[in-house]
Amino acid sequence: MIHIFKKIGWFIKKEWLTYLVLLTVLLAINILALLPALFLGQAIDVIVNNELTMHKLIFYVGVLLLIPVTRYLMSYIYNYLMGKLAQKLAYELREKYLSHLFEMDLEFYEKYSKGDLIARATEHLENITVAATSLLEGLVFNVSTIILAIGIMSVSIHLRLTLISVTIMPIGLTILNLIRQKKRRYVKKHQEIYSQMAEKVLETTEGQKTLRAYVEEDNDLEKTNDAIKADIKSWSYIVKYENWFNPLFEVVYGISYSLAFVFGVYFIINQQLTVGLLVTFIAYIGQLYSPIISISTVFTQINNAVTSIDRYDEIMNEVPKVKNDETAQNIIHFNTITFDNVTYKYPFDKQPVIKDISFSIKKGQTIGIVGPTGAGKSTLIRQLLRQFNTTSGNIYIDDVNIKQYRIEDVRKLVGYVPQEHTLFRKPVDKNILMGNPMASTLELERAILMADFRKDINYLNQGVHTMVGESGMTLSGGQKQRLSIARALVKNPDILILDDSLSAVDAKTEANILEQLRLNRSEQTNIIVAHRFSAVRDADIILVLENGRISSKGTHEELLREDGWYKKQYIQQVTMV
Ligand SMILES: Nc1ncnc2c1ncn2[C@@H]1O[C@H](COP(=O)(O)OP(=O)(O)OP(=O)(O)O)[C@@H](O)[C@H]1O
Repeated sequence: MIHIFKKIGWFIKKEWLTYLVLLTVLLAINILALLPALFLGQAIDVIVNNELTMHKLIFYVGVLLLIPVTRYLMSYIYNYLMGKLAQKLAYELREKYLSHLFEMDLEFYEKYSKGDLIARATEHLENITVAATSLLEGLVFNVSTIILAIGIMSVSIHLRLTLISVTIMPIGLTILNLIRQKKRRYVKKHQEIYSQMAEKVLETTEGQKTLRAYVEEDNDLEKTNDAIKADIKSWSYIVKYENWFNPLFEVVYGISYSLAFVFGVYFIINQQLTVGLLVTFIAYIGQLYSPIISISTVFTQINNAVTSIDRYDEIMNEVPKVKNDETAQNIIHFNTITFDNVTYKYPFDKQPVIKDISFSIKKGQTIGIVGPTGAGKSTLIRQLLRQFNTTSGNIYIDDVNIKQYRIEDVRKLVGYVPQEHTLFRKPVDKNILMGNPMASTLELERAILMADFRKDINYLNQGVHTMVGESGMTLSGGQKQRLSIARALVKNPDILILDDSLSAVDAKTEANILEQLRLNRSEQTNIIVAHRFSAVRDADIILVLENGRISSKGTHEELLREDGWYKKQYIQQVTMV
């Protein structure tokens, strides 16, 4: 529990006034909850002793009516304030979590699956919020009810009767405690299985088109069902465990009632207790039941929250390897970028993917990168986005190590069109403007024209305002590519990277886009990764990448004079046409 308070201490400190008001209201509700039994006992004794007058009757009826009404109002205030507090905490935790996710580098996303990250942002944060808010009610309300009730029972009613009937309750509590400890292990396991299920459901939803194309629905459904079944199984195990052991407390409680009744009657016979006081006493035993059970629920919530906090912390404690130096410099434009013996190995791979890469890019140049599939072309150009740190070697921008520049500034230099196009559930124009939300209508139109996307927009039912579904459901492969190119171009970046981004367009469209780049970006740098040589043949320099190394570089004509991979592939492509 201290663990939880430590973790959300910052929130309690910030909201201390609301917590104080809640605490006061809670104690008032508590006292009001105990008063009816007290007045009822007194009223019974008044009746038994034949002392009932009209005045007393009105008083007792009035008090017994007034108490629930006041309690209702207090509970309303409490629930309202608590609801607000819970929403605020959930919002702040999620905001911190999401901001942290934005700070993380790609290595982090290699380590954690989407489903896992979603589960941590939903179920786990929910657990923490519930614990942080209901802990107050659960502990303060229930513990004070127990203390007040036992206090009144032993001081104002009968000490020995209290000792006889209430001391059995710690046995019940110990039983609940043991159950709780064992359950914690199952809860942890369940949370892991839940994350796996979330991941599987996500994969199935995202992969619908491919699954259908390969008639894999049944197979996948079976796997998804297995994941769901595993989740339900681990959850039902917890429920079964609770069902077996929780009723044990009822037995203990039954014994407590019987003891109170038997010994209460004995004390009445011996004139040590009145009937009214025994009624109050037994009512208080009844009132003790719910707080004791609730305390165990609170402990369950604490359990869940502790595991959830651990899982939340695991993410929040991750530190990105790619981050700004304290002395990071700004950069707005560049003249030369130099790769100096750059080697890169993916975090969970054994071998480097690109090895000893050295070359220079000058402002205004167009660079082509070609090579067999899997040679490391994408990995090489992504180094310019500062997504990872090089394993060895360095990249310099105007003779300063890229690591010494602000990451955001370096990324602002680049307009990157990746192989996979991420489109958002927004209209076409908003999707493009994500590249530069401040762009004018003219700049937007220019980007659309340069990407040769205008002709398609005319066919979309609402033009640039046509909604694009998740993952670009309403657009063709080539249209998605060109929307992504327009997104990069609207940024008017110093460096445009097209990572195999012309693969889904016809030869005419490819030629149009390349012509537009030549006309409009002669002062800026273009890096074109391609399998089709027509996309790179006019580049100032073409790098041939084989097995992660630059095997050759030069202009199209120079490379054709060599007897290497480029020439062989080029001849093959030309003869195939
Ligand atoms: N995130 C990753 N983690 C581990 N290995 C990766 C990762 N991404 C790519 N690789 C591996 O790195 C190698 C180079 O991949 P890369 O995508 O850079 O090649 P490429 O030349 O662009 O290929 P293609 O022409 O098919 O797009 C491949 O063997 C690939 O399996």
